[in-house]
Amino acid sequence: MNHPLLDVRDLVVRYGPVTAVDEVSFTLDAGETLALNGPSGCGKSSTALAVLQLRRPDGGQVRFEGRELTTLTERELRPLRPRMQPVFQDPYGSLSPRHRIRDAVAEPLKVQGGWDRADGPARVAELLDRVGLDPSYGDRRPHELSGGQCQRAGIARALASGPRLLVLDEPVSALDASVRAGVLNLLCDLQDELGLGYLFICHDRAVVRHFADRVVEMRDGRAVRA
Ligand SMILES: Nc1ncnc2c1ncn2[C@@H]1O[C@H](COP(=O)(O)OP(=O)(O)OP(=O)(O)O)[C@@H](O)[C@H]1O
Repeated sequence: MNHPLLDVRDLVVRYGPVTAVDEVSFTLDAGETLALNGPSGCGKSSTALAVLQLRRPDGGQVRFEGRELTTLTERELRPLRPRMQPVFQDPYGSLSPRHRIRDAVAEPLKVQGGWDRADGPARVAELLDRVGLDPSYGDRRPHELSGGQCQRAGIARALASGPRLLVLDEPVSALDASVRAGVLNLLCDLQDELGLGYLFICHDRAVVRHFADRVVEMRDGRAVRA
């Protein structure tokens, strides 16, 4: 059956009396980048969290690979979670400061039972290489990497799960301008190679114009233009 990778209908997220996301709808195909753009507080991150079911929505539907997620239990969601991975703004915040990069990248493989003592380390090295990090960086801890290198390591960790969808929440906003283009180019290459769908949250219009295939503009929790 032919369905979009992600089909979001009438999504609602409330925090007490605040309606952060107010009946937002959009679709995203495999291999496509859809940007959520808009000013601070318009509901972009709340939309991202609700799509990932990290914050259960208060209304609407989120259909991922044809399956409605909002009615699934945590247990039913567990096998789907590796297929939709977040990459957050703070590259250091998404990796444990105590763990070496190679362990952070290996963890999703181990959790999913895809770890093989013989091949596992080579798979980690391959993932690091794929994101432009020399595999020797696997010995380091996050604080021993630059922001850009750390974001690349976070992307390698996300890829280790075998995702179809990456939810990129301001993935380059915390990075120096000089390293932003490198990380965005990496994301473009990975999308071409793996056919990933990207839900790309970004407040920077210039970046959005360059990177996204389509844009949903948000204001006060609503999609004002799709
Ligand atoms: N955990 C929370 N508790 C209460 N209100 C929240 C919470 N998270 C977000 N909000 C409110 O929901 C609204 C939307 O916030 P959200 O973070 O989704 O917007 P955003 O567009 O991602 O903003 P930013 O670009 O600043 O991250 C805002 O009014 C915000 O204050």
